[in-house]
Amino acid sequence: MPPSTEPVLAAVDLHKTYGNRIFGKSGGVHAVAGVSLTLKAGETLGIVGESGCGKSTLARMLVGLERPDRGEVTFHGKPFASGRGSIPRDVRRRVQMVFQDPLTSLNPRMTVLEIIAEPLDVHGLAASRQARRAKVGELLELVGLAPELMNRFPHEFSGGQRQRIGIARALATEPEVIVCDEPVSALDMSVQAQVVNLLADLQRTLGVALVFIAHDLAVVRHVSHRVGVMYLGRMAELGPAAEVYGTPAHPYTKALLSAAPIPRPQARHRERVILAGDPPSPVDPPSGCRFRTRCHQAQDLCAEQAPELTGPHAHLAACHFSVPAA
Ligand SMILES: Nc1ncnc2c1ncn2[C@@H]1O[C@H](COP(=O)(O)OP(=O)(O)OP(=O)(O)O)[C@@H](O)[C@H]1O
Repeated sequence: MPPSTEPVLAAVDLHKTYGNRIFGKSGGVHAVAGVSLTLKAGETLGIVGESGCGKSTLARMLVGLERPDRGEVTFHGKPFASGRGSIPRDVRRRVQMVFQDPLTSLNPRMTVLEIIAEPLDVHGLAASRQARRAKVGELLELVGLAPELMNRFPHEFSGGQRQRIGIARALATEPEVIVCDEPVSALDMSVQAQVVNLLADLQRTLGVALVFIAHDLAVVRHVSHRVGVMYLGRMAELGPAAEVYGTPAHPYTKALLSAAPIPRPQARHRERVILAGDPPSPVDPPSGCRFRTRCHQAQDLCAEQAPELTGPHAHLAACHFSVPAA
């Protein structure tokens, strides 16, 4: 299903700092520092970035598992993730999450039937025991597993099969949005593509919107309509996947792409940008542009002023000197 224009989920200026009770008001780990995004119905938004850049924290805030310190998340225009109130029932039902490691996210003492039926029970979606079993069987088929396997336990499955079970559980409540936090990074390379393709198929056939988080640019490329590149708690670049990969505008994206073995037919010449060292600590991020300490283009202005995420049309970059790659 092609993405519609209506945002089903939106994040506005999300901030999350851990440990500021210990370190004081401006101290702590600035995990997410001003991220805004929209997700249209039926769209897949890929989010990539190095380890520790705040992807999981963002994911947890998008589904209401974590509250932002500042900013809000809206579902069909209604804010739900600010303040102390409980997450509304329609959000808990319609916004689901698939976790990185299916071994730890699935209760080892529950059968697959119990695992997948739990959200059906919570939301009162099965009228009888038979209907419950039938629904679990359908969900297993939808993710490519035989319904006969429903009485087995998670340890009896391979990593890829367990992630399929996690996806079936997320689908049980007929969600409009699934936030997938590194859904394939704990899996063998050989099964990663199968699970990515399954998610892409489900997105197309069910029209569910996906946020697909990965540290690997190559993984999200083919499934994403748009891609956001995060760096140290902020969005460095956000735009249509073909443009972000074909003509990246932020020096960080250019560096990630020049290091990745991804064919870029649009690129006329391949610019080599070396990304030196590790990202700075989110406890004490650089002033101004957070990428400036690793950026070969950095100038005085970059230390003084944080660049806004702006750009022509839908292709945005947070860089004072951004020039789309040729
Ligand atoms: N509960 C927490 N308490 C304290 N610090 C945290 C907590 N959760 C995350 N952090 C810190 O916040 C920063 C962002 O972490 P997060 O897990 O969101 O990043 P990530 O991009 O998902 O990384 P990874 O790919 O390694 O999971 C990191 O420095 C991390 O150590």
